[in-house]
Amino acid sequence: MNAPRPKLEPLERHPLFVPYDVPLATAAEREVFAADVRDRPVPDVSHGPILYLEGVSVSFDGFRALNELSLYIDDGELRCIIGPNGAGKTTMMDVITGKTRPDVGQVFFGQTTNLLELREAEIAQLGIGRKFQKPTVFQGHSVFENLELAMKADKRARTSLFARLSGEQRDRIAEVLATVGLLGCEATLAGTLSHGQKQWLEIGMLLMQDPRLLLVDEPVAGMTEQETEQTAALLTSLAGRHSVVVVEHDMAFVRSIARKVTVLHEGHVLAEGDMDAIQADPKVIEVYLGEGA
Ligand SMILES: Nc1ncnc2c1ncn2[C@@H]1O[C@H](COP(=O)(O)OP(=O)(O)OP(=O)(O)O)[C@@H](O)[C@H]1O
Repeated sequence: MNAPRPKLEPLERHPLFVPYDVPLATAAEREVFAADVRDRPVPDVSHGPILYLEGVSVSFDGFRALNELSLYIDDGELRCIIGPNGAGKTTMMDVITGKTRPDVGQVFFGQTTNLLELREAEIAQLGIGRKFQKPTVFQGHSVFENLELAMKADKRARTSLFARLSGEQRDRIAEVLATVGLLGCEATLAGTLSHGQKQWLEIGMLLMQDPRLLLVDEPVAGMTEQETEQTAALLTSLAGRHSVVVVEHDMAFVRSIARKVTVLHEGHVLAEGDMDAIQADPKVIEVYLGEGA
């Protein structure tokens, strides 16, 4: 308990960090976080989908990583995206989050927000969160502090780590701890968590910003069987309040969580449907499942 604390990692190195552009932390501003999440523009989902990709193509040196890709994710849906190596899954996530710009096509969040007009940070602030495969928690901070940092990495919060938390912010952290199964681990240094717990903590860090859409890249790679089952339960529980897009190679895991699966191949949708239909589809068997996945 009294062991010396490891040196703190610079906040600026964390992918969630958005540099503050104003001096920080007046008492009144401590309440800003919750208000900002509430006041964020709400995507128009009156037609069902929260995410529209239409005719999206991306070329790298003449090679088409995405080839007229069209994909629709319904509000509150949990969708799994599978596909062989090089199918374009990562490029698709990069296009949604603004990291890669398509040559042609349209990408809308709800019916009216054109993501191609926005920068990466602006897209994140709309409530689109991305979890990369490798966990990127602050190893030298406690679980609680990681969640606190994630809340405050939102530049609209305009507070520093050591500004006092409001009751509402503490409640939010407790709620997220319960959701990701880390209640009781608040004081544990993130660096000492198991691989699975680190992944859950990072999902919790995304949840601190209450995303409408969560993009999750290979969440169960390297997890034990029990951790995989807990992750399936976690992601399933998030659907509804959040829309969740999971890219995953582990077929048993996909079967355990997916209602609808999209198979990407050579930059476009090869097949879409429930897992039984996908696994029986001869095109899918030929290009993907036939490879022994
Ligand atoms: N920056 C880049 N420059 C050149 N080629 C790229 C670049 N990014 C991706 N590619 C190529 O585009 C294709 C699609 O890659 P992408 O990473 O999107 O596929 P993926 O489905 O995520 O594959 P994996 O399952 O292996 O992660 C691949 O052939 C890849 O080599």
